[in-house]
Amino acid sequence: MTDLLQVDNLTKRFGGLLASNALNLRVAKGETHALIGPNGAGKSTLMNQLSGEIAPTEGKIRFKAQDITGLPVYARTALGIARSYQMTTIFNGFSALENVMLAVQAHQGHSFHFWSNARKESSLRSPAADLLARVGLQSRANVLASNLAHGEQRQLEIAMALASEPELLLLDEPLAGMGIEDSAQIIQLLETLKQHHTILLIEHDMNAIFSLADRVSVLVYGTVIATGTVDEIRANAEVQKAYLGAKQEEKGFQHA
Ligand SMILES: Nc1ncnc2c1ncn2[C@@H]1O[C@H](COP(=O)(O)OP(=O)(O)OP(=O)(O)O)[C@@H](O)[C@H]1O
Repeated sequence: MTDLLQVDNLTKRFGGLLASNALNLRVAKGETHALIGPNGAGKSTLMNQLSGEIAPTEGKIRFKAQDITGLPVYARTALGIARSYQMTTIFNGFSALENVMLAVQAHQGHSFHFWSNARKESSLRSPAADLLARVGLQSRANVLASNLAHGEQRQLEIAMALASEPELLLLDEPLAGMGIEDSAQIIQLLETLKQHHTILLIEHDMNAIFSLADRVSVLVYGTVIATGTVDEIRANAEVQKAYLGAKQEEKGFQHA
């Protein structure tokens, strides 16, 4: 399988702290790759460097064999990388459809003006409606974003990330703060998305990882200590020692 994303020797220092420490990672085209690791292991810092929000201290990031280490966020988006955030990025005072229309507009290369003429609006409405349908929110198009349920807001964020037609989706804890029902709905959505996108996913919910991930990388102290299938990771003694350890039962690693 071809590697879509190659990360070599990635190092990020925050003062004396090495949040990424000579980190190596490969994400193959078409796979869903989960990143797990204890709190503070450096998962979000890695995502921030992949999306271009923060610059590494050292190392190289390549996407489709192109060195993107020095590129800003918008240039990476144009190449096919999109991120859905752990923190909400939606406009609460706009409807679900209008939020996605803004995302489509941003992708179409217009600056972030709010629309002013009807013709342009109709050219945004139809792709935005399609994107809402792709995440299962078609019946909620005209609901104000602030009135959407928590799970629906995450669906909306994913629709907005899809507006740039990404090849690689970076998802930072898409199930954070969700109840069982909402989680199940998002897992189902991700099952569909993984058929068309390569996904790099930070997630603490092990059940989601079991059902979604083709491969898992374990991050500890800013370094990937193991990469493999779910079964390989479960059987890895170093992973058990460094991360899973006493939490195994609780996290469901033995029963899945
Ligand atoms: N902007 C920053 N300035 C200084 N230190 C930072 C900054 N961002 C992150 N860190 C530190 O870097 C380390 C890695 O943090 P990061 O948020 O990447 O971990 P994480 O694996 O995503 O954790 P969690 O699972 O809790 O979200 C932590 O010790 C954190 O305090």
